[in-house]
Amino acid sequence: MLYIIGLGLCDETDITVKGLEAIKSCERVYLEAYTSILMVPKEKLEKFYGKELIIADREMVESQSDEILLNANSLNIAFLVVGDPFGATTHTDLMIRARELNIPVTVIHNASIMNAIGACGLQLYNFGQTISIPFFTDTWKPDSFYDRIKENRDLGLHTLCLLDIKVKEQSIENLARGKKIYEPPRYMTINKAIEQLFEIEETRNQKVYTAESLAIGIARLGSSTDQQIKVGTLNQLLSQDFGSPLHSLVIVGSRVHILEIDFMRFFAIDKQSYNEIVKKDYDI
Ligand SMILES: C[S@@+](CC[C@H](N)C(=O)[O-])C[C@H]1O[C@@H](n2cnc3c(N)ncnc32)[C@H](O)[C@@H]1O
Repeated sequence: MLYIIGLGLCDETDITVKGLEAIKSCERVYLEAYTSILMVPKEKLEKFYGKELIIADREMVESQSDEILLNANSLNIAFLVVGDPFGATTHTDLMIRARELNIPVTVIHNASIMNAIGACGLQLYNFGQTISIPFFTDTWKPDSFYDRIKENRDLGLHTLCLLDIKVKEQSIENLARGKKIYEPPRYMTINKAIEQLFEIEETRNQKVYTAESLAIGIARLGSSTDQQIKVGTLNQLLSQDFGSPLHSLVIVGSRVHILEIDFMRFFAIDKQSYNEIVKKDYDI
């Protein structure tokens, strides 16, 4: 059996009872470590799960999935994914490959970044397409997310923006030695995402959003001690310190329910300016 198990959002204790029981029955346990992260080191997970974890990088998952699936017809194998296995991450290739090899697959779900939608006071019904904002380089500034935000905003819908995680490739030298050594990953902050949003607005100039557009910064969703949710204009959020990763951003659309407005007020950076924006932009 191949178990594909969601680990939840924050630490080792977020796994479900079902997920933990499945892990305990497994011969090999892989941890997918490139699309999201938990806020605790691998060793802490290993201690809590009572199993050694094998890090599965993108190359292993995408090009060497048969290695993960080896003997899964007769043994239990677990593939662990931070958040939910199907929350803004699809491991459908692995599932399809397992099915082709007649390996039974069980998916065990968990909380995901998709939970940001309700946690920040907004309603799923009012969301449009989710987008990803990649790190720009001097020569590479992909901006297709701008069109998706425009489509959402034309319909008055909110946009959940997921922010890039850059896992650096191992050096050629290490590759030649058959060793995999990674530089620490880079995580995009809410501040960097807003800077890039402003940069693209300046180039495309269709006034899809402005420095005064209402938005929500969400950091370390799910942490009982350290979660941060802040509501303000993009400009106000730009100067906030959201602390350590992971971060996400929501750009609020014009179609808002009064309950969304009231809920967001709890998280307002500055209640007076929030009330003014709401009156001016939302007529509430
Ligand atoms: C590809 S998505 C994550 C998918 C993951 N499987 C899930 O279900 O949550 C990764 C992005 O989601 C956002 N994210 C994930 N966990 C988060 C958290 N706890 N707090 C804030 N943002 C988070 C970050 O922008 C991160 O770069």
